[in-house]
Amino acid sequence: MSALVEVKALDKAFGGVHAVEGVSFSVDAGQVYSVIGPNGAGKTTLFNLITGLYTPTKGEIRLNGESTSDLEPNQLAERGMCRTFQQMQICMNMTAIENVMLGRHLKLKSSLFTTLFRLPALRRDEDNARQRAAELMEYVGCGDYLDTEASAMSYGALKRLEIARALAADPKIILLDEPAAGLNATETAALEQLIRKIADEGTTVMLVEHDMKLVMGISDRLLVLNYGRVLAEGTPAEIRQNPDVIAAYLGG
Ligand SMILES: Nc1ncnc2c1ncn2[C@@H]1O[C@H](COP(=O)(O)OP(=O)(O)OP(=O)(O)O)[C@@H](O)[C@H]1O
Repeated sequence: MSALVEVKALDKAFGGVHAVEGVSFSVDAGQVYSVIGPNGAGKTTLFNLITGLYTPTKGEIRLNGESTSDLEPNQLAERGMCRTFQQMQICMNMTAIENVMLGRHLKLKSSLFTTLFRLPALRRDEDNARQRAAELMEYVGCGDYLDTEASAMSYGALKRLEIARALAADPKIILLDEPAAGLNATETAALEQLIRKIADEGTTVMLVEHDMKLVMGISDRLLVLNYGRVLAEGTPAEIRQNPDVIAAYLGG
């Protein structure tokens, strides 16, 4: 069986800066796969490459065996890859549930014609999307906020809302960029449970995260980046004992 995501000899340079250099790894379906490394190691650049925001300078990315180099982020989302951002992408002047429904728009089959004439097919799609969005909000623990304007929600609730929005397109894989940043210990524990639940139900999860306790507890495998290159790859137990990782993190 081939991997869900396969990255081969990936390079991304910005002028003279090699943000990602010669990176290869693969993620199997059902895994929680984390990318860690110091600030500036290339983690977010790697996510931006995988999700189609950046074009690689060199190398290859495959999703389910298909090369993604010519695909835009929305085409990747159609193929089952969704993400959240370090800087949340929530529309603050919309309600919580409207934000989640936005994440579902890829799945809505209504044509411009049905939209213009408000035909029953559109109403049905909208009703289904709202129903599904409400279920997802319940699932991530935001069930009390359906019609709350996003601007009135706490930071922790907004982070979960963003996950619900990414899940709304029924992804096979969801990429979370620093989901625990800014969360307190209780919120982080709830996030850990949520990620576990998502993975246990069959959605593959990729994480960029600085919270080592969270990452070590939850990941099946980890990729450690340093100055854009792979420093180590393996299970949490392997990574903890890796002398290169220890040296990089403890400063020699
Ligand atoms: N759009 C860009 N233009 C120029 N340089 C960039 C760009 N994006 C990233 N870089 C550089 O590439 C390197 C890797 O950055 P990146 O943001 O991917 O690291 P990171 O591991 O995600 O860091 P952090 O943990 O701080 O988010 C850094 O040296 C950064 O300055």
